[in-house]
Amino acid sequence: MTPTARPFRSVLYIPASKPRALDKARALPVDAIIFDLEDAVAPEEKTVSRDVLAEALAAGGYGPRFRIVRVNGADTEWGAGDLEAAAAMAPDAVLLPKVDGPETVAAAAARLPGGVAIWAMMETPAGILNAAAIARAPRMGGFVMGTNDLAKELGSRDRADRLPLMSALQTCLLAARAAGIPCIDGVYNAFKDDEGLRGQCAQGRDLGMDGKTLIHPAQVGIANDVFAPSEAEADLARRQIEAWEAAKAQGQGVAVLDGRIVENLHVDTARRTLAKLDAIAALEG
Ligand SMILES: CC(C)(COP(=O)(O)OP(=O)(O)OC[C@H]1O[C@@H](n2cnc3c(N)ncnc32)[C@H](O)[C@@H]1OP(=O)(O)O)[C@@H](O)C(=O)NCCC(=O)NCCSC(=O)C[C@H](O)C(=O)O
Ligand SMILES: [Mg+2]
Repeated sequence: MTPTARPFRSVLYIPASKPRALDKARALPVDAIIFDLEDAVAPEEKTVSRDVLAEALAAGGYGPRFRIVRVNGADTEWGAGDLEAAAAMAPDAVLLPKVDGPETVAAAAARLPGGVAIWAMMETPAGILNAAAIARAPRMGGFVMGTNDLAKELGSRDRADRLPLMSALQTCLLAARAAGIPCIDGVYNAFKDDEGLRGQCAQGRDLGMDGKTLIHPAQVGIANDVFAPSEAEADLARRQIEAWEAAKAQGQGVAVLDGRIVENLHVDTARRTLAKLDAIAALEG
């Protein structure tokens, strides 16, 4: 399976308890928004936040941005009510926190309208070990890495190279790719540290992540930049396709460009790069 065509470079969390932030997001150049009813909302604000969010989504104005509602877990006092409220909001997807296995997804699917995709927070040790089954669960639309919860569960240290999280990130990416769904990297907590964010975005992009979850508008530009194909990548893609077409016209299956072979699999990647650029252009209108 291959990376997905729809851009998910920047996926911004917005606490559903913050009307000003909900409004601001209508003008932010993000590919997707996670409207959060879970960890960003204090217990005493949980119920009223559902109404605030329902009102914001009903008012609309989010344009082509992919709208995801993150609910509280089914094992909490707010889980069932959140799911019912989210179903009525008709978002593009509902994001389930702390998914341990495919049965959690099935239970939510039974309570959500068919047109709403289900996404999973991958942030528990059991969830990571069951990643392949979760990715293949009916209606599963995408993975979001919950690196804060995962680090908490593992008891790992916060390292710049994210070594303690690497096997989990890659396991989820493998599972997502095998199922043909997007996998979005976890948040970078130091929201004023642009250089650190850029480094972590680049690491996620190198791994194959589709984009990064973000917590502040100031992080959007960097994620959009790093997760979009660069000019150099686009130029190489065009030249690879050209070289391969020319070789093919002469009955050859392999071309040589800049001293490297170009085979049909490289051409697939090149076409995907250009398709991603087209999709970004379409999204940015
Ligand atoms: C991190 C923040 C608490 C910072 O808030 P604040 O100090 O108020 O920021 P600013 O004053 O710089 O805000 C400037 C303007 O930007 C708007 N704003 C701020 N954040 C957002 C946002 N996320 N989306 C949209 N707009 C936002 C402010 O309203 C200001 O607007 P204006 O007044 O018009 O100028 C805050 O950014 C924040 O709460 N961020 C979200 C935190 C969050 O969602 N956390 C939960 C998700 S992370 C997680 O759970 C990961 C996962 O589960 C895991 O386990 O890893
Ligand atoms: Mg979490």
